[in-house]
Parts: sequence; C-alpha cells; structure tokens
Amino acid sequence: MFELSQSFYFESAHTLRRRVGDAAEEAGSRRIHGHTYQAEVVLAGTPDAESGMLVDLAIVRAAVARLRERLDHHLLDEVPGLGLPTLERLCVFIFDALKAELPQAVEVSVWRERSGDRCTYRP
Ligand SMILES: Nc1nc2c(c(=O)[nH]1)N=C([C@H](O)[C@H](O)COP(=O)(O)OP(=O)(O)OP(=O)(O)O)CN2
Ligand SMILES: [Zn+2]
Repeated sequence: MFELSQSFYFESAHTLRRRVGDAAEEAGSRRIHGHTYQAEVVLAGTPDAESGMLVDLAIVRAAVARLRERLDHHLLDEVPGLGLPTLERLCVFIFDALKAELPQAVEVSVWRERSGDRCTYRP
C-alpha cells in the first residue's frame, strides 16, 4: 500500500456565526474576512504495474486546479454545495469533489498556518 499526497492552497473570504461567549470575537467572525487555507489530499493504493504509479501527479494537479477554481478568491458563503464555511465542511466539500475524479482519494486536510488550526476528514 502506498500513499501519495498533493498540497495546495486557496485564499477565500467567509463569514461565520459562532457562539463563544465573546461578543467582539463573535462580531468579528460575522464580518466578511479572509483566510489563506492550506489543504492536502491523500491518495492510497497499489501502483499500476506498467506505469509504476498510483496515479500520475499531473492528473492529481489537474483535478486540484479545477477544485481551486471553485474556492480561490470566492466568498465561501456563496459556494454552491459547501454549506457553512467551516474547516470541517471544506474538508468534506474538497474530498467529495476530488473523489469524483480521483477514486484513490482517502483523506483531505484543511488548515490555516497562522492560527495552527487543522481539520482532517478520512471517511
Ligand atoms: N471547529 C471549527 N472552529 C472554528 C472554525 C472552523 O472552521 N471549525 N472557524 C473559525 C473561523 O474561521 C474564524 O475566523 C477563526 O477564528 P479565530 O480562531 O478567532 O482566528 P482568526 O480569525 O484570528 O484566524 P487567523 O487565521 O489567525 O486570521 C473559528 N472556529
Ligand atoms: Zn474565519
């Protein structure tokens, strides 16, 4: 069994309704603000005997490029099918989009480097 991964990033805006007991923080999250999101998709399986590859990374990068077009420089609140623009929902959205093109996808992580937050989805 091999694992192959591809990392990428996207810069997006969002708003979020939160209840954390801090009015200023809650108000700040409700305002439109932006994050640089880092993401990673992990593929798993056995390399093809002829090509020696699990999947050609050019195919992975092309699928990621199509996915990025739906998120990068978008207001996440308006992205069809995403729902609430949390790290958790982003993981599911990215996983479902990439899985449709890359059946070997097994895991997606999304994180924000500056804050140290990270979410991983492995259904
Ligand atoms: N379980 C989750 N909790 C939170 C999420 C989330 O997606 N899943 N998201 C947020 C917000 O996006 C929020 O904007 C982050 O807020 P905060 O932690 O206060 O950090 P900053 O806005 O300062 O983030 P920077 O990346 O440092 O700009 C909160 N909780
Ligand atoms: Zn935010």
